[in-house]
Amino acid sequence: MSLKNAKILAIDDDPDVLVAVKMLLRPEVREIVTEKNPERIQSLLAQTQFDLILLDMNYKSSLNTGNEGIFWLRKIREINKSVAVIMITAYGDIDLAVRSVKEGATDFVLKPWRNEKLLVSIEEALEKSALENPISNKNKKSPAPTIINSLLGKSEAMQDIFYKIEKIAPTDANILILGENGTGKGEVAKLIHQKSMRAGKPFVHADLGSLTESLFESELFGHKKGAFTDAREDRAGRFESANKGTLFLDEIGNISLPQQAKLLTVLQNREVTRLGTNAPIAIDIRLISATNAPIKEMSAQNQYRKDLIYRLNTIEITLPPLRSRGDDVVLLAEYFTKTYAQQYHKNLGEIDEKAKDKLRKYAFPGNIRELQHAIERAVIMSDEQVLTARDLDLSSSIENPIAISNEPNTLRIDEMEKSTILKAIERHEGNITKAARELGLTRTALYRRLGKYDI
Ligand SMILES: Nc1ncnc2c1ncn2[C@@H]1O[C@H](COP(=O)(O)OP(=O)(O)OP(=O)(O)O)[C@@H](O)[C@H]1O
Repeated sequence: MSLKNAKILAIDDDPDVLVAVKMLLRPEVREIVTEKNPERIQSLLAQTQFDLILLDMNYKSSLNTGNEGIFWLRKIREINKSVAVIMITAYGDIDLAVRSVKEGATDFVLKPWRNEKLLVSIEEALEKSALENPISNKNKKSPAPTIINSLLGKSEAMQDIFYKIEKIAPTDANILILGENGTGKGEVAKLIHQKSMRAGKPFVHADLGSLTESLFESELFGHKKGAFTDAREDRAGRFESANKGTLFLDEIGNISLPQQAKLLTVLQNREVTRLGTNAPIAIDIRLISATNAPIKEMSAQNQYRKDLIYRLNTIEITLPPLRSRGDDVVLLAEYFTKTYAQQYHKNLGEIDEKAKDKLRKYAFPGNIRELQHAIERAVIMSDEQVLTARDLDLSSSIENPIAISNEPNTLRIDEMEKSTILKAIERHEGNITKAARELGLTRTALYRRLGKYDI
């Protein structure tokens, strides 16, 4: 696809940026459409077959973390898997930008950009997308598997999960997914949606862990222009955006008691009221929630509302940690090796036996996400055709005391966690803030663990 023939859509809530893009691209491309409201993406994509989308990562009325951009990227990918997407970020936040590429963006550019550089990025993205999608049938959903859409697992534990998913997906029941960090809760939520009767409708992800107290209501329930200082226009919340589809509430264990009460009211009444209005709007959503927090124990200590848990967990799925999934670790490692070898243009295809043993013996506290990053690093570092144990830098390098012990896993992990916490508190002479920082936990999370271990 040449630049001259390309139809391009630019989405940014800054009108100056849109004017600049329009002036730059109008003489260069077949069509340039600009839009400041990302909520219109769905209808714009339904009207026109765009070849490339320039998508801003930050929207002023929302969080300044770029999550919005990734949210809209996912939305675009749900509708059209092959259109090239270039993310635009003003914050030079490489991590987020890299994440967006992993989530399916073709490339990213930093604001302010140099015009020639932007044109080159657009041309390259169009070429790449033409190579990856030789049959230009962009309305047809591509069946090509990606990391995002494929859930792998041969272990008995995962076969049980797949069976459960097949059974529950077509029902409209609320689902609560439990499991440690990185076990695939988000992936399972997407799969349930894809296999449900709401598959053609929106799948809306809300990360409650990243919402501040003040943003919680406006993000979830929406607001009217002028409802608060930054509310510059009417805006639908995640509940409304998910109407007729699925709403995925991630990190549900991280919300305060007042927030739990607000959420419960919406779920009970099946209607939301945007901030600054008093007109309730009926909502029709399927709710999937996820957490790695022990919410039942929290409810026993009155930190979590039991009535909310009842609403959330009509059906519960608990994802097993990677260390109890047998040889899935090797299966996944092989899959990630091939995927990253392709991505980084390496001639790598296999993992040798010693490396496989190393993977089997390591506990993977960060589960699949940790494995994925370890393999990505190894692939980048390796110049050979086979991945060896030396290439694998497993972060904490504890050669899995769990896997080689006969004691139950949870007991050993609890002991290790308790002793790590005690040592950190001792080192900081009882200063919880400093200990929490060293442990990479929030103060609340550390207090929760102190309660759990009776410290
Ligand atoms: N069965 C699987 N097969 C292939 N990839 C997987 C599988 N499960 C998870 N992944 C990958 O592992 C990473 C972590 O998965 P995901 O984000 O769904 O975990 P999570 O449990 O929601 O994590 P967190 O609790 O931190 O939000 C993702 O990159 C995902 O694509």
